Amino acid sequence: MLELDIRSFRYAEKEILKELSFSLEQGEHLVILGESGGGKSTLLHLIYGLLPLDMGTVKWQNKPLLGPGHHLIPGEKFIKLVAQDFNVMPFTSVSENIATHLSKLDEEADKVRISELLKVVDLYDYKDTLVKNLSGGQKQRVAIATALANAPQLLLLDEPFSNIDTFRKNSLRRKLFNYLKSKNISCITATHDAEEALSYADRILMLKNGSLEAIGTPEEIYRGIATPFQAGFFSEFSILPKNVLFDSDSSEAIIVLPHQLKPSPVETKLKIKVIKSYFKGANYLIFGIWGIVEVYFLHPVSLKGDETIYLSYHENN
Ligand SMILES: Nc1ncnc2c1ncn2[C@@H]1O[C@H](COP(=O)(O)OP(=O)(O)OP(=O)(O)O)[C@@H](O)[C@H]1O
Repeated sequence: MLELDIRSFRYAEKEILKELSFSLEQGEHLVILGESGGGKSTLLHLIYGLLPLDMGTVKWQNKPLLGPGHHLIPGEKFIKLVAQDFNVMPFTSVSENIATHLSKLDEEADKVRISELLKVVDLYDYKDTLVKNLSGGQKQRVAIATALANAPQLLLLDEPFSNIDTFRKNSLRRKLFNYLKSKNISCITATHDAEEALSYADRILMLKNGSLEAIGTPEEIYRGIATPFQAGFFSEFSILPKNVLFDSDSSEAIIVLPHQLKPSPVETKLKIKVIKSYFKGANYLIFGIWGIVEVYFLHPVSLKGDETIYLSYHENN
């Protein structure tokens, strides 16, 4: 089990992470969701042991990890980090890149292992290709396979699918995260892709200005969205008073996601003037105004600008 307790971490004068504590069970997948520049990579580098943590502790199986000052080569052996500048050897083949991380004691066993990993990252057909001749996304997949070669106990993935097209990304994510579960490998993924976090995390940790904004299962995080910062990861949103949405004495404004507003066949307090419809495939995202307040909702067909429509609120839909 990983236990992390960061009081503060600074690069020179600038505090990047503060008051951040969490633990991770063996086999668990935690997704760190945060804005660009929010400290996600720094957090992974601290866990891996590339950066010194003077004000805080990182423990693995109850033992403190001592950081770069205590190792000749920084980084813990049982942890693998796939960094954004994925470290691959360009002038050797895909298979050789993976093989360098294997024991080389049993050639047959290594071959089987290489094939298994190539299938996880969908690169079997490229096993003899030189890495320099691969695309950015393919190199990223080689980096993931090499990180898995020596069966780490904890895998740290920094924006692991940033160079990979949507078509391949979906199948790769399913294969990779299923593989990690089947081998009981713990994983921490840093991303700003909320859809990825919802689909593949056991728990999500939202990071805001280097501090913990929220932590919980994907359902808890999504159903608990309470601030514009949190909502902003997932979709457009509206901020509307309770007494307009439902029977309430309160004029307090709350966050409303597009799918929570539906066209109403009867008049409601929420009469919207349509501004624009955006095609989203399965439906349209409609942007409208209620007075001067921006409102976003989903609709099965496109609506014309200046059209008016009544909406009703459905909290759990
Ligand atoms: N070596 C460094 N020295 C000084 N400042 C740094 C260093 N590395 C990162 N920073 C700063 O620390 C902050 C956090 O950076 P970090 O790379 O951890 O963010 P991130 O959430 O991973 O961002 P992204 O999603 O864009 O990769 C940024 O403001 C960055 O400029």
